[in-house]
Amino acid sequence: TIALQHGAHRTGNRTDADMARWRSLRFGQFIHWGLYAIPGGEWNGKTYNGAAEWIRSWKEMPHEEYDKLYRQFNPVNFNPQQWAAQAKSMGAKYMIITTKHHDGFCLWPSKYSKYTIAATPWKKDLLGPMIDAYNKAGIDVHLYFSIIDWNHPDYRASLKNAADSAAGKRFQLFVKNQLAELLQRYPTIKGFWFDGTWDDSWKNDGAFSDELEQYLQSLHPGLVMGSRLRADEKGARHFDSNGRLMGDYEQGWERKLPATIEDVHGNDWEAVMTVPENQWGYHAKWTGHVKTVNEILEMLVKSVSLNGNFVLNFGPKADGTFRTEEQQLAAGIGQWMKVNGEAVYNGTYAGFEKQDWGYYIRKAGTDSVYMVVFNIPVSGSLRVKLPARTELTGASMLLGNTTLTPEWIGRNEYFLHLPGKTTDSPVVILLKTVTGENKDKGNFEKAK
Ligand SMILES: Cc1ccc([C@@H]2N[C@@H](C)[C@@H](O)[C@H]2O)cc1
Repeated sequence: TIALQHGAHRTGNRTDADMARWRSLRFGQFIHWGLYAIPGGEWNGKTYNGAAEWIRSWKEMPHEEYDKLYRQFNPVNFNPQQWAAQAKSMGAKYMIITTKHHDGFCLWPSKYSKYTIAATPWKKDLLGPMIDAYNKAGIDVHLYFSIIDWNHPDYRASLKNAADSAAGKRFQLFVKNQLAELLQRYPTIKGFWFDGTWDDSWKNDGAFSDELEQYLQSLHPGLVMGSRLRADEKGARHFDSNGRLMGDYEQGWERKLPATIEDVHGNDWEAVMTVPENQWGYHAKWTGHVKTVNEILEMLVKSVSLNGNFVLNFGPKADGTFRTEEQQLAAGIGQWMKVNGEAVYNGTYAGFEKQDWGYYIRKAGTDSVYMVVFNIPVSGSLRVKLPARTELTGASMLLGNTTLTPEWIGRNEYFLHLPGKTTDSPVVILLKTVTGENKDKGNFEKAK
């Protein structure tokens, strides 16, 4: 291994209570909200086909036009209690809010910038009421913070000369001050979700990102921060030059999921997902595929089955309301979570061989293993293959608490016969298993 000062400082996952809490929540809501919701992907009668929150970079949108939008930001229909109630009914246990996206506009009245909510007709802090409402609803809040800041005069993508280096130093102090300010103003938040850390100016100063992470932990012990903040002193990101994960969880799964348990290398990880193919901020015209409730449920369940968290993104309109599609998704997901959420919360990789009908999820540290069935075979029979020395002693469908009698087919294999072959939402079955010596000798003897 290479001697590194600013690489990973820990091998293996964090084992403290704050990280265990993050891990147990499993299902989060991302919210991308800011000035980009005003144009909503359209400008002067033309439609921007990129991600709506990047419209300032569109050649058809003059920077000075975008930089005047704050004068009309006035979310008169913003109702944080309603936002939190929607997230709660959806079954989200944490929320990540964009405090400042790449455009540099701050949703809170930062004392380190003029480009904030204080300069808008709305004037008032948006983050405080949001964090209070979500916390009151029993939902943790994490703060998204973009290092890239297109508005700040000292932001440099790369440092080419002494003047750039001086600006870069001023900018690093600005970042440090804003983050400390956010922790001071919002002490109940549980973590930062960093973005915009790919430019050379950041990548080439691994020492700063390492010191920043340690500084934030010193201000707020237990803070959960993903792998995207850091670079090591050789410019390696997410994984240091020895291949070890930096930060508290792998944060690279954006609009994609790992395929197998091997893909996550035993690390904690989180996937963040858009409803349309690639829109985070509000876009008036969604094009391409819009995900359905069942597609999102499968991504959530697959993530948990592979020991990860899944975060679904919402992009509120400029007035503070949510579009119909997102309201309907939240309701549909919530309906399923009300009956089956126990298979998601505290869910972990079961250690069973993946079967075609869907996913196994083990309730952390227990013998309770859930089957979440997305593909019912035409036979209606689900093959349940257990690890060696494990016996299936019972099974019940969560919906209606229907008992299923396992049919033992030799060794460690059983069939479960579903009462019907059709369903319009995933079926969850709770397995009761016993392993090792405390099991019924009878079956085991037969299984030899
Ligand atoms: C190439 C690229 C840069 C930044 C992003 C940002 N990360 C997401 C979480 C959104 O904030 C998006 O704007 C996405 C793709």
